[in-house]
Amino acid sequence: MQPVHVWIRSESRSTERRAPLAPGDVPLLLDAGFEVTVEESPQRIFAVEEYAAAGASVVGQGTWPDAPQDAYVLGIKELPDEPASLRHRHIYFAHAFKGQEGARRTLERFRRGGGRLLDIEYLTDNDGKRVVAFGYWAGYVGAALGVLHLAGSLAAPLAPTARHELDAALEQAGKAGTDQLLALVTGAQGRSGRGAQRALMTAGLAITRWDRQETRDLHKQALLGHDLLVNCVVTHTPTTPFVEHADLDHERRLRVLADVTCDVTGPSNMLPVNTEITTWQEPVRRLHSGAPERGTAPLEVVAIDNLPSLLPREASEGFSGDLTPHLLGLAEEGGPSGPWRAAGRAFDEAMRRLEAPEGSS
Ligand SMILES: NC(=O)c1ccc[n+]([C@@H]2O[C@H](COP(=O)([O-])OP(=O)(O)OC[C@H]3O[C@@H](n4cnc5c(N)ncnc54)[C@H](O)[C@@H]3O)[C@@H](O)[C@H]2O)c1
Repeated sequence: MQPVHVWIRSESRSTERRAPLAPGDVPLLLDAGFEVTVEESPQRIFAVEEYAAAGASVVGQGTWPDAPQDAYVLGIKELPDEPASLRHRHIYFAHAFKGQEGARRTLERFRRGGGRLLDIEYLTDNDGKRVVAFGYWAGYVGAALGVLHLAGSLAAPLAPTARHELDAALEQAGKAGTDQLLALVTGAQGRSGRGAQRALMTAGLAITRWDRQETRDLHKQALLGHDLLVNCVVTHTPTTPFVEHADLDHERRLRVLADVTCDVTGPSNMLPVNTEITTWQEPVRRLHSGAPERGTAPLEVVAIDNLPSLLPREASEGFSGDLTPHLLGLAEEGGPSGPWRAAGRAFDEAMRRLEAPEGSS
């Protein structure tokens, strides 16, 4: 059997420093008989020399269109606009299966070239749960930004940093008084909920942890009695939102919403007081000016939708650690393992929808 060939492409988005596979995990693939190729990339958080030292072959930036036909081309974010036809199997987050902007164009490129898209978001286990995600560090950074803003020490524009630097800033914020504040993490048992708690603990805030059970009968007054809400909930069923417009004029301590979920326009937005993301340039937006005479604080939101990119090394290492066992599953006897088959089915369904005549289901 031909060895499985994984080709790590460079990222086309200039601010994207993350990598889907860290150099430390390359030997695991090589030991299993894989071939690993990595493109040069000046922006990647890991130097290409680290991959070479781990045994990967190095090739020029953006050369994946010429990769051998059987290579799996692995990346994180979108492909560049060219070539117009995609003939390889691509593994990345394409955001192309739910009718998003540009989705049709992406899928048509695959149709033209006969390639396949194995979208990482659709790598799922038998229960339909995602097996690889950037959640933990998203929660960590999202909560950290909320704390730093409360401490008055959040500098904009935001820029990628390292964990030890963020930890030092959080400890400093704690010493400056945020350790007296109350934080609530919703979705506390999930990946990002756990990361959020880690950041809050570093700054010394008191943490209330809510997951499904604790929000079944939503205790609004208790929720509004926290200074910071870090929202890490994933839900697809209509649920009572956590903060609605009617809550804004209520007596409340709540001052900052750190919305890790960033489901700002979705039907399950748990924070409908906000309908827009914020950016690295302007990470904080004011939602309500407050009324001190009525004990109502101003309310602000941080809703950055690419949080893990702010901690590229840790996010890449964590992600790579989760992805590598599944990459090994590409070589399973009898064909790729279950999550890859699930991702393949999602692609096939998206292609069928693309080809279906307008108006048919
Ligand atoms: N902002 C970013 O940069 C970024 C990056 C990565 C992920 N995300 C997003 O963060 C979100 C969380 O991802 P995750 O990996 O932590 O998901 P997860 O599935 O690991 O965790 C979600 C948690 O929400 C809980 N939950 C569901 N409904 C609830 C309810 N009504 N009340 C309380 N808890 C409830 C679940 O039980 C689970 O513990 C996702 O929407 C994901 O897309 C954002």
